[in-house]
Amino acid sequence: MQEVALPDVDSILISAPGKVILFGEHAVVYGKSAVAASLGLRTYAWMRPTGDQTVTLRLPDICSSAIQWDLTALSDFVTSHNVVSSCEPTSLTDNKEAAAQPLLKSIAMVPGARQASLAFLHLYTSLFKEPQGIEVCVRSALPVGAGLGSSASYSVCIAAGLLALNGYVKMPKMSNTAYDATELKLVNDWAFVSEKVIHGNPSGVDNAVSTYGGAMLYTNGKMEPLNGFKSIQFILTDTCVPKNTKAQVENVRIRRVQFGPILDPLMDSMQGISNTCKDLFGALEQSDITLSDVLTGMEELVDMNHCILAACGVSHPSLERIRQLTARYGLRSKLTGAGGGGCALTLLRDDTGVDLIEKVKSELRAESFRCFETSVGCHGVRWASLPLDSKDWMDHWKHFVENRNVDWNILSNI
Ligand SMILES: Nc1ncnc2c1ncn2[C@@H]1O[C@H](COP(=O)(O)OP(=O)(O)OP(=O)(O)O)[C@@H](O)[C@H]1O
Ligand SMILES: C[C@@](O)(CCO)CC(=O)[O-]
Ligand SMILES: [Mg+2]
Repeated sequence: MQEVALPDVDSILISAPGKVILFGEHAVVYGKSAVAASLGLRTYAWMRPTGDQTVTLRLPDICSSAIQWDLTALSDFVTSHNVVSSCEPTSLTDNKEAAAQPLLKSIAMVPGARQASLAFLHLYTSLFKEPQGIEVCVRSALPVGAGLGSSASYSVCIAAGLLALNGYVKMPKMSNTAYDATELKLVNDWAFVSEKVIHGNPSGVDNAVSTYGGAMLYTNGKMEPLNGFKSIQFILTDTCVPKNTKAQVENVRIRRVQFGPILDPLMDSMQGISNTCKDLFGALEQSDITLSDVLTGMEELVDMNHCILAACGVSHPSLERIRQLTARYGLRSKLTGAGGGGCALTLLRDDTGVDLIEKVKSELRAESFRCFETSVGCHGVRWASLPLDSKDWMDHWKHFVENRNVDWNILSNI
């Protein structure tokens, strides 16, 4: 096999944020607008060329044992399926997916691991000129499959890391995190390819927010920054009811086929909600209205958006329970992300006191829901090579992998 030199790096660390959708999930799949922002909770990936004959993928969030392929099997797969390595984003074809089945046998029974490793394999075999031995580990501070964009942040991390390992994007040192627009677009486009493997038919909003960070109105690939978003505060609550975005998106598709004349106006209504939200933020920026006025408007939008999503068939009794429970304290909640379980967001008013927030959270926890504390509008993807003498970094990384929620300042800088 011809040897192709990889960049002279010891290892790369990549991170990408999760996201929260305030308005317009599902409608965004049909070209309507969604209002979304990045979260302070991130997914991290560490990658290194090993020089040996194996590709090792560790996904400790979803799979206890490492997934491994030897280079001969990968080379045969690449050769027999005419995979031409290029940085031009290319979707996984049905033929290539079918051919990959023997490579996925060992993890077929682990929920989620099949799609995550298929996405990885597709990107790896598309971007590497010749299969090379590498080791990859992905770990997230986000709940997986709970509506906070874990799949998108996973996709952005593997896209950025594999592009960087192949020299398609520059590898900054830790202190320099300036990426140019072309590089970010390439990462976002490949992350979208990966999301398609995981989701089936994603709109692209989740990977866009994870790549670029901040808050935006997203419509069909167009991103408009929304500056007012950072002044909005939420409680994010995980129902801990597992859900799968691919299945929820498919359910809405089927309902739309069955009841088009009913579903289409609901999609238009969600566009109206996102437009109204954008107008409220615009008026706030012009100082035409106060934050309190914005929140009063938002409360109605949160209620209406949730009920429309419920009519689309993507609520769940646990999400309705969160709405009921928070309503007792005058707070409005809606599902966020794909629904069917996963997370709800509860809008806080500017005058909602800390005591009340704590009381609501403790009631939610008493019902076995899990509440998250995090910020919104954080930076998007970051990747950097680790110093060659990276023992300290490796110790920190291993610690993070073992203790998922560890608050590690160095990691949060990337
Ligand atoms: N840390 C991770 N490690 C490995 N695979 C992951 C990780 N995070 C996400 N995934 C992949 O993404 C799948 C979950 O994606 P899914 O879109 O259903 O949920 P989500 O992205 O958390 O929610 P939403 O799409 O509603 O925001 C997992 O089953 C797995 O295939
Ligand atoms: C349900 C959905 O609208 C959001 C999932 O976070 C799907 C998508 O936009 O790809
Ligand atoms: Mg997802």
